[in-house]
Amino acid sequence: MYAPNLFQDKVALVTGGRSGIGYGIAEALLKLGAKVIICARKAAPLAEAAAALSEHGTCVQRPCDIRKSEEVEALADLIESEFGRLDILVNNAGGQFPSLARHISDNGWNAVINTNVNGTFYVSRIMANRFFVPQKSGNIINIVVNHLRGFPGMAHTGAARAAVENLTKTLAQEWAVYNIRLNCVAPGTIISSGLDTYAEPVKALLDKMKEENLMQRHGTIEDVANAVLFLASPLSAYTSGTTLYVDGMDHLHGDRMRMVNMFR
Ligand SMILES: CCCCCCCCC/C=C/C(=O)SCCNC(=O)CCNC(=O)[C@H](O)C(C)(C)COP(=O)(O)OP(=O)(O)OC[C@H]1O[C@@H](n2cnc3c(N)ncnc32)[C@H](O)[C@@H]1OP(=O)(O)O
Ligand SMILES: NC(=O)C1=CN([C@@H]2O[C@H](COP(=O)(O)OP(=O)(O)OC[C@H]3O[C@@H](n4cnc5c(N)ncnc54)[C@H](OP(=O)(O)O)[C@@H]3O)[C@@H](O)[C@H]2O)C=CC1
Repeated sequence: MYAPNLFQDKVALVTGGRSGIGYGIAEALLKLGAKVIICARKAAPLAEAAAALSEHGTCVQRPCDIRKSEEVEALADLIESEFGRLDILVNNAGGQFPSLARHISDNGWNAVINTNVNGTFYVSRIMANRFFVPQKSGNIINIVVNHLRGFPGMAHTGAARAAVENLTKTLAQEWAVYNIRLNCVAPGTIISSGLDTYAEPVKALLDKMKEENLMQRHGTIEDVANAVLFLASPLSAYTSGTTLYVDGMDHLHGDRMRMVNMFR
């Protein structure tokens, strides 16, 4: 539905682009003409992903832990030398693990906060200072989760994603003067590699959530990628500091309260 050359001459960075939703976003941007950089921690699958994505256009990769700002600076160096500019940043890298809050260790809490909040902030600040501010243009899309009613069973990620959503609102205002837009996409339950990390009883809960979803399905990677394309494009030129839910209305339901009983 989008013009085939929508992102011609645009350069996009997709963090966590080696798998799942990030891979799908990278592929969608490439197919519409963008040049794409992907990063992730695991070098071998990252290189494989970039090789496969190169079928659709120019895709380069560099291993990078977004929690380490010096690695993010090195990633910016690569983007500078390869392309000399950056137009779109998709902060997709992230994750967590299921646990009731009282069982989350300090390290477990910090791993999730560092990944989702600190990592997203480091990449955003570094790419803004290196590219978006001097260019006086930029577009940042932060992938969060649906945490509207809290997130029983994943307190760390609920707190982290709420922080990212608030950061998005702040930076959208601070950086509007540089013609930089920021928005969040909040996926519901999406069929992707991320879901493979969940074992029972969460798997059973996911099936239940699918049954109870008013659209009677989980989301697809394409559902999320299409929302990102909209926010990355001039079609959303007057939209900044907001969150687009791609969750088949899950955020309107209270179903997640059931997971409290499952872990009791
Ligand atoms: C419920 C409702 C669902 C409801 C339904 C949900 C609907 C879908 C919503 C969202 C879906 C998705 O996001 S799907 C995407 C999922 N993808 C991911 O999560 C992948 C990325 N995740 C990760 O890399 C990791 O999970 C993350 C912890 C964030 C970072 O990893 P690190 O390598 O830094 O972590 P490690 O060094 O291994 O561990 C650091 C500490 O975290 C603890 N830790 C790590 N994994 C742990 C685990 N499974 N259980 C307990 N504790 C764990 C370790 O024990 C360590 O603490 P100590 O032992 O004390 O030292
Ligand atoms: N699938 C779903 O239902 C939902 C997913 N989301 C979110 O969407 C995003 C993508 O999820 P999905 O594709 O499903 O899951 P994946 O686990 O496949 O994707 C996570 C990606 O992030 C990368 N990553 C994780 N930590 C870091 C880090 N510290 N530095 C750099 N890269 C990192 C991983 O690569 P590597 O391990 O090599 O670093 C991986 O490529 C995540 O933020 C997730 O929480 C949100 C709502 C629902």
